[in-house]
Amino acid sequence: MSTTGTSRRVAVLGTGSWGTAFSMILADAGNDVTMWGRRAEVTDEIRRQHTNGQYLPGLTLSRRITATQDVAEALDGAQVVVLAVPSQSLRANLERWRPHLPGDALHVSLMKGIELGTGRRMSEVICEVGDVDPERVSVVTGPNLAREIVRRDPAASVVASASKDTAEAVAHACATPYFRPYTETDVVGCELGGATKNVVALAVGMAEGLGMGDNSKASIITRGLAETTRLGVRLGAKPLTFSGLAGVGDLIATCMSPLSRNHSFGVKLGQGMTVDEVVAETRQVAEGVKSAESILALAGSVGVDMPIVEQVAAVVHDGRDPSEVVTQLMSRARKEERR
Ligand SMILES: NC(=O)C1=CN([C@@H]2O[C@H](COP(=O)(O)OP(=O)(O)OC[C@H]3O[C@@H](n4cnc5c(N)ncnc54)[C@H](OP(=O)(O)O)[C@@H]3O)[C@@H](O)[C@H]2O)C=CC1
Ligand SMILES: O=C(CO)COP(=O)(O)O
Repeated sequence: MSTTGTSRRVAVLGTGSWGTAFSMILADAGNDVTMWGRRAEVTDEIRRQHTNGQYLPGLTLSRRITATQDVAEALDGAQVVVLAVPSQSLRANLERWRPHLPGDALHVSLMKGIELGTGRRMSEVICEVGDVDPERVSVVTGPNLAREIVRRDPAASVVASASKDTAEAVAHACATPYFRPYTETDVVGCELGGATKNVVALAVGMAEGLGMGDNSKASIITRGLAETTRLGVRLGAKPLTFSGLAGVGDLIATCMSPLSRNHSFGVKLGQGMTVDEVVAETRQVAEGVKSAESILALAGSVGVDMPIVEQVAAVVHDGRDPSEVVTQLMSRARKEERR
């Protein structure tokens, strides 16, 4: 694999699907990567066998990638710190990691969620808890299903940062012949797009599980985009961000793909399983389950109506039957499409 950038020392915190796939990208782009994971069986396997069989079976990792359970070792000398743990665990982890975070490093969020209780985006949690300058933080988001990325199928993504230089530096560090990062300064829009599409994917999955066809799914995706844009614009995002990779692009990938954990989770709910049953069966994170509640609260706090998110929250948190969701959505007062 050809390299495209100057070699950097990168720490990737999180050894799940996306942390591992993104480490592959970084190594292919010529960087040296140390991953941190909380379980020795995973870090030992990455370090010794160059595989991560639990998350990405069949993938052989570059010798440029190593792994450790010691976060101080992972962060020592890191020029770029990539955060790839479940959104709701970020704050507690950062509190532990803070003493070891290199002050001059660029910080990159791969996470797509909104924090419960605070309504914070992940970049906000990084700045607040990690005491990181917002100009040194970026988010990478877009239609990037890990299991397709590790096949090195071509995909595009967005690197968003308040600082154009930071976005450009991170994009440079992760550009490969199969991974094409675009840069953006609308961090709010990119993070809201990434978090909310997970909730919309749950709704689309439920429709599929209930036996509905493509008209139903396309309607949910499009109206999901409308309510995501409404919230984003109210919070200061640029409307056009939602027609880009972080909006429409990620909605299409996540809502239509059987490889999406959120989509699959929704299908199982639509087929009649309970949330607890699906959680017990699924070992990986489906961020939309918790973000439904945090996004709904965030929208409520700024007076934005999000009917699809509201119905998903009613299913995953209050046990509403998914079939009732459709009736609720279809019986709402009619209105102009763009209001
Ligand atoms: N997978 C994908 O295709 C993509 C995912 N994302 C986003 O990336 C983020 C990470 O997702 P992904 O890697 O897929 O998730 P996975 O479920 O595949 O992996 C989660 C990782 O986080 C670790 N972890 C779980 N709970 C904790 C905790 N409390 N403290 C510390 N570490 C923990 C897991 O460790 P252990 O193995 O020990 O449980 C594992 O290494 C999510 O926000 C997701 O939305 C974004 C784009 C694509
Ligand atoms: O964010 C993703 C693709 O862009 C991954 O989606 P899931 O978490 O639903 O698998």
